[in-house]
Formats: sequence, structure tokens, C-alpha cells
Amino acid sequence: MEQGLVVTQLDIQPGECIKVKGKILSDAKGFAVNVGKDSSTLMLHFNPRFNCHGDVNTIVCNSKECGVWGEEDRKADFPFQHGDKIEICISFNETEATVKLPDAEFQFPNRLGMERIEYLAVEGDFKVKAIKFS
Ligand SMILES: C=CCO[C@@H]1O[C@H](CO)[C@@H](O[C@@H]2O[C@H](CO)[C@H](O)[C@H](OCc3cn(-c4n[nH]c(N)n4)nn3)[C@H]2O)[C@H](O)[C@H]1NC(C)=O
Repeated sequence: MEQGLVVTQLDIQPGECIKVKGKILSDAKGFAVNVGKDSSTLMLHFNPRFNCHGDVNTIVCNSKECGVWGEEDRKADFPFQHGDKIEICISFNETEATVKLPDAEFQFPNRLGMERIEYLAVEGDFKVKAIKFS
């Protein structure tokens, strides 16, 4: 999966929102939005898969601690289509991270008990147009 945008030195607090606006490529196999402390310690790896890693039209969420993936969480809904222009809003509190999309919302446990987000990375078949912190 191609490395894309990486933002470090963030200080996103509980209740604040990271908005990532962009376009899913027309031939996307998958993309991922990662938030956490750094690339090895992730609160959330949000990974919509059109057709990759053995999954078709499936969102896989996971955490990563010291470089080791946690247990995957596969979501039932897949509110994405090739070529979509979307805005993804990620926020968190002490118990969970929330991913808000125009027509769907997903939760994922804050397994590592992270108190801030310092790192954002977008990987794969997604062209970032804008990011906003609010
Ligand atoms: C069934 C036995 C093997 O299980 C499979 O094991 C794969 C390898 O761990 C799992 O795929 C990984 O799942 C992780 C989340 O749990 C991540 O999605 C991982 O991809 C992250 C990643 C980033 N990048 C990357 N390449 N280049 C850049 N910049 N980033 N490449 N891969 C994927 O390679 C995959 O999700 C998993 N499938 C199942 C059904 O469990």
C-alpha cells in the first residue's frame, strides 16, 4: 500500500476532530487512515478494502502496539464506492475512537488508552485534498 500523507507532532485531544477530505481512486484496492502516537503505535488503523489482503468490500479496523498488530475488527457496512469524494472525521475519548462519514459511523475501542493523537497517516488509493483539525 503506497505511503501518502504523514503528519506528526500533533496534539489532538479527546473530543477534537481530525477531518480528512479526499477522493478514493477509481481503481482503488484499498486505503488506510492511521492515527495514534507514531507508525508503530496506532490507536486506530481504519482500512477500507475494496479487494486486498483477501478481503472484498470490507472495512478492517485494528490497533498496533510497539509494531505488533492487535485483533482485527471487521465492520458490517461498507459505505464506499470507487471514485467517491469523501470526508472522514475521526475523534476519540478514553474508551473509543469514532469514525464519522457522510452516511455511516463506526466505533473502535481505544485499546491503548491513548490520551492524545500525535500522528496521522493516509496510505493507499486515496488522494488527500484537505485536512482540518477542529
Ligand atoms: C488468515 C491468515 C492471515 O491473516 C491475514 O494477515 C494479514 C497480515 O497480517 C492481514 O493483513 C494486514 O492487516 C493489518 C491490519 O490488521 C494491516 O491492514 C496490514 O496492512 C498495513 C499495511 C500498510 N502497508 C504499507 N505499505 N506501504 C505503506 N506505506 N504502508 N502495507 N500494509 C495488512 O497487511 C489480514 O487482514 C489478515 N486476514 C485475516 C482474515 O485475518
